[in-house]
Amino acid sequence: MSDLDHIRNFSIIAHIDHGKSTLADRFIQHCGGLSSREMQAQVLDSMDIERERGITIKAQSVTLDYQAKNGETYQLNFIDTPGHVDFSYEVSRSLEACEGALLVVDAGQGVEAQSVANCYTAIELGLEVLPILNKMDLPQADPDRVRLEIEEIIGIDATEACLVSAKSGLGIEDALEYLVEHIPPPEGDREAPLQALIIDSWFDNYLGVVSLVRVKQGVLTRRDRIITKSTGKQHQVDGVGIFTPKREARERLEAGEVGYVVAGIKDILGAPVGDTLVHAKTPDVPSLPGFKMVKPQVYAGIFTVSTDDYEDFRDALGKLTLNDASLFYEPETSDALGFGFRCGFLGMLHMEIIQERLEREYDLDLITTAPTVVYEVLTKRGETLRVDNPSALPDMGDVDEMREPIARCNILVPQDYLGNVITLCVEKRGEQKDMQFLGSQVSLTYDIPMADVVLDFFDRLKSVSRGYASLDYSFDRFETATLSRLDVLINGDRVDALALIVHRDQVEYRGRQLTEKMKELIPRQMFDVAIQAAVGGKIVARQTVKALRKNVTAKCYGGDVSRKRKLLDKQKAGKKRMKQVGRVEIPQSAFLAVLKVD
Ligand SMILES: Nc1nc2c(ncn2[C@@H]2O[C@H](COP(=O)(O)OP(=O)(O)OP(=O)(O)O)[C@@H](O)[C@H]2O)c(=O)[nH]1
Repeated sequence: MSDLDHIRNFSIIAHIDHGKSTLADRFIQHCGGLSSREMQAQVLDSMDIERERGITIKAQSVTLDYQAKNGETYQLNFIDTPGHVDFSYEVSRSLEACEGALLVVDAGQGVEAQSVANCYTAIELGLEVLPILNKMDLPQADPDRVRLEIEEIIGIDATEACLVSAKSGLGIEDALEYLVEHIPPPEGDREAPLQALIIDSWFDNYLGVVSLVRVKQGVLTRRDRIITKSTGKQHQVDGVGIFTPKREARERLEAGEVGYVVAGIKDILGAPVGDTLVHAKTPDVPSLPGFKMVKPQVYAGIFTVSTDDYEDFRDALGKLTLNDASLFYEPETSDALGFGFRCGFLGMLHMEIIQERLEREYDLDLITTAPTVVYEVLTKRGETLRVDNPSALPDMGDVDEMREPIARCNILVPQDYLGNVITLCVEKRGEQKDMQFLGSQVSLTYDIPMADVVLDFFDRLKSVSRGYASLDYSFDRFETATLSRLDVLINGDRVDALALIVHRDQVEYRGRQLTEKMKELIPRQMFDVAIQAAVGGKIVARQTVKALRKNVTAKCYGGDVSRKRKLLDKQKAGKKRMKQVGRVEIPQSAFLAVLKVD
């Protein structure tokens, strides 16, 4: 075990694609954590979905032994952080366990809004932030410009920034030297009673709950009896260790170190993220300040296609919430879709990832309803309600006032695209709060209704700026708005799962768009299907899907059997994601039609 002076705990702050994972892999390789064959696959992004999407979602850690030029060996504990705007809360959890952070910036792209926000979090937590300019092998690398940007936009000294190429390996050793020299070692009394912070917990089918912890003081040893502060429950420690990045058992973890604990915790709520572990013999040691709880910004109903899967679905959600403290769920019943759960997510990407994990890892077929933000409703009786489900909106006659959430958005954009971005913000009902020219970039601050931000703002921003603009946003306040519930009727029946909350002046326009889109998505059936959009009792738009009696295979007149089978299979696969509503089969895509209208 290393003494405190020889430990460095750090995170890497980087915008998506600036090369954080590649750099981490280089560090692992340099310190001999894995053979080059094992390195072939990028090790840090271990979940399948992460690898496919190329983004880091979950925080993970690696402990490395680094032989420095001064002859000493240092224990480097690297805690990985995600880069997408939906996941900034995970960044702050990882940062709490570190004394320093490397700010990795693509030397061709320059500083992006998300990194700025995460840097401020790191600085607020008292971390030493060291700038590193990556992708120096590329011809468009412009270190002087990017250094200036770091100083002007973030406000930290970048004259000594390391120049590296995580791809070619250039400057990797210098970067390691730089971090050993500038990041302070952890503090913590190893003689004091145990106090350890849970940075992350996840469920492992063989071990039960595994927690990643930072020992703040004292020592955690195998066979210790420990208490989880929030639940007060006692557990026996079955094992402790580190990730190298392979899991490696150790006898003990001491103050200043980061590693895993397995304590036979079977109940998935037994080791919540942000909680404190103490020894059973010193139960009065206080809890460490936990992480600030994040509130989900987007809610949607999720239902199983087959009612038989409901129990499996509930268990799967239970397991996912342990790995993901930001996922919220509670039972929901829908007339149209049956029993399911109302789930809360950080943003749209988070929602897509959860849905994909549920389907892939737990083999469930699901129907998701259109996502919505949380509204505040003041009733005539003086109550304030939080409404995260359009069908739960009280009767308009009982409503005194409705309030919608407003997000404070910070956007960084190169001057060339400023006009496009401002046009987009205005279109999204944004209100400009600030504009500053910083080097070749412009920093914009807008207040925009959260509903517009979470749905497609990020994608639109990327497309109007050719990918150069970046965004960071957070909930700011609730503001009075004139809102209505837009209902959808299929053959005269109101389908609760299709209802939306929209601005009153957009009701007709949205109703028209939605019914047109649904008409394309609902397959023809044996009878006419009427699709109507209504507010209160008033129909604002109507479309009809004409009846059809044709057999899908009719068009492959005779001939090729395999082609016919393919068509039938395709039809069957399409069926799986259908939900029978009354007599009409509605595909998953129709429930999300609202997202596709622009
Ligand atoms: N030319 C060049 N490409 C690099 C360098 N470092 C990383 N890349 C490439 O940049 C892309 C993104 O790198 P990642 O390491 O996955 O980026 P990341 O920041 O970890 O992204 P997230 O995991 O999504 O946060 C990959 O295609 C890398 O191969 C570099 O030094 N030079």
